[in-house]
Amino acid sequence: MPKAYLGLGSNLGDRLNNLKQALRLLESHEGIAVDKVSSIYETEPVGFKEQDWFLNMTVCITTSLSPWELLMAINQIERELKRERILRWGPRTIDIDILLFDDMILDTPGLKIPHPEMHKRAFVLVPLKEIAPEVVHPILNKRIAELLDELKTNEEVRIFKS
Ligand SMILES: Nc1ncnc2c1ncn2[C@@H]1O[C@H](COP(=O)(O)OP(=O)(O)OP(=O)(O)O)[C@@H](O)[C@H]1O
Ligand SMILES: Nc1nc2c(c(=O)[nH]1)N=C(CO)CN2
Repeated sequence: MPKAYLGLGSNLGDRLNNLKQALRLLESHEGIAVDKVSSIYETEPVGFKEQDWFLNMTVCITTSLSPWELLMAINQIERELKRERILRWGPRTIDIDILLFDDMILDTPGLKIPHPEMHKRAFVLVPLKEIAPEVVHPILNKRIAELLDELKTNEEVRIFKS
């Protein structure tokens, strides 16, 4: 069955609880099994800076859903957690991105896989390296561990102690 990696982030409300709820909803969704979960990291906002710090994590799932069905499932979970989308790159109760889906490459207006920003973001690569250091980015042909080594940002990413 296909394996996919998801990135989860929250910087509004009870951030830890938002991540836990999202995990619970993913686990209980038909056609999705959560296999690996990274640690939770507290991360400096990237993009729009004037917002609270995020909690971020990544998960590995196996799924019988297609990438589009998975996106619909994720959108449904985001709605359920009442994500408020006010600003692009702005605060959100929960954001779930599809980072990788096997070694699939998709470039459609509604869905891009691998996620086009993933390799530029320490808040994605640090938790992803924890669960998938040897997984290869299908466009850049580099391992996640290598992408993180080559990343030149000074975004702060720290382990979150709850
Ligand atoms: N790999 C992907 N994972 C999740 N959504 C995606 C992906 N590729 C495209 N999208 C589309 O992006 C739309 C907008 O996403 P969203 O508002 O979460 O962007 P963002 O989180 O503000 O920014 P970013 O995508 O850079 O993290 C989603 O509704 C979805 O249709
Ligand atoms: N630290 C951090 N910064 C962000 C995040 C995020 O999840 N974590 N998500 C964004 C839009 O998807 C924009 N900026």
